Amino acid sequence: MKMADTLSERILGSAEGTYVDRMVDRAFAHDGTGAQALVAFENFRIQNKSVVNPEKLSIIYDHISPANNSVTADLQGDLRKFSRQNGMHFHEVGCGICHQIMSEGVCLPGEIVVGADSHSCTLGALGAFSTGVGATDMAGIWATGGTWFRVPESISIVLSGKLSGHTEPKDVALSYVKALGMDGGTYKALEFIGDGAAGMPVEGRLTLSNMAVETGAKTGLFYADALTREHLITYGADEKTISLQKPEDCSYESEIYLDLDDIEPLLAIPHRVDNAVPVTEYSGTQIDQVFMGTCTNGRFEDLKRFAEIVRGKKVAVRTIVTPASKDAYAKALSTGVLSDILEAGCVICPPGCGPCLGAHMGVLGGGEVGLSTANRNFRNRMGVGAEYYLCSPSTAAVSALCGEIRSPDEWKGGLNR
Ligand SMILES: CC(C)[C@H](C(=O)O)[C@@H](O)C(=O)O
Ligand code: SF4
Repeated sequence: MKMADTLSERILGSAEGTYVDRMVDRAFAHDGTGAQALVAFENFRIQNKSVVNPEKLSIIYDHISPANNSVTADLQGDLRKFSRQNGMHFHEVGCGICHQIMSEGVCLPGEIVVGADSHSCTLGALGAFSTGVGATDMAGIWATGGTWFRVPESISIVLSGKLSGHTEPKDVALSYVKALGMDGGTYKALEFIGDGAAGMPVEGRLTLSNMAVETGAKTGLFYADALTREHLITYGADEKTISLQKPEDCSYESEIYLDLDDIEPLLAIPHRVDNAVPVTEYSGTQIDQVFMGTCTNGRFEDLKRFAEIVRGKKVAVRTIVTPASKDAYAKALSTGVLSDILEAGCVICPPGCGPCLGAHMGVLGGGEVGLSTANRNFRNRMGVGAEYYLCSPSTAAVSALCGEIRSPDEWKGGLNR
């Protein structure tokens, strides 16, 4: 019996392994790659090409936002002018991280989405085929409205069971990255299926899809369902435009099975994302800084979980908290989550990438040790000579209070120290 097509095959409309040219439904770039794409686009301008379908294009200022020096400010000024002159959607400094903005009612199930950033796989959580390209390819999309794809083979990540205790979607993400390894998904699509995937809230799905690229994968897809619809409608998406995908049995190149009940809080130790170990193995490791935020874990629900742990207490180490978007910031403000975080002694930064890329606002010094809710702990990324451990918001919160790495499983409103 012929198995059903994978989600990637259905959305791209061709069999795995084939090459296709497709117009894109959405494309976005940020202040970093957008500025580079603008340089590349000059070549198309010389050929008298103008921007095609600007209503499908977005420029989002998140990476070095607000600008840190006059070189950055000049580059951002040029791109700001270009995007406005050409009628693209422009998201100013303070709006938040591109992937989060696109997940807030913009990107829809079944769409072909391309971002000039490797974590564009995040939008797979909404049932879109969403992947990252380089700046030159983005310039090509501006000039033609489309691009080429090789339809990827798919690996299924079959999730069963339910998250309990202090285990969070981030711990599941670190588990599957460990299982696949940092190149185990190269040029594949991941499909998250099974009861555990269907039962996972959209915020958690976004965390899982976000880390697909850490295995080398092109995207990480969930089937859109009633939860997806609810999420999109909350953000004001037009109900009529939301198409839901029906789950079917597909034939996958390989399968990974994870029981959510068996996963415990994890830590990716320096300097690889697939170096995941139980947090308890590193309990007591001294840290100099905690960073809570990013496109992996800077959403309102993440901030809320963090705040629930630090509320009424004081952090023992400098702690930088950066909401992923203006919407997440506003919700955290109106619900008291931000004041709990502020009163606990944390620094709250404007929505955006913050120190994730090591560009500004929280870069570590040589020999310093950081704990972060981000998706990458590559050597020198967040500070030359620094070490970074990756974890969930709850692990970050408990560790911030202790000034050392501690598992939330050791936390019962206080730690036996
Ligand atoms: C700066 C940008 C090109 C980069 C990416 O594509 O991922 C960044 O967002 C990152 O997380 O390393
Ligand atoms: S938050 Fe970090 S990982 Fe996400 S897009 Fe920004 S720099 Fe990249």
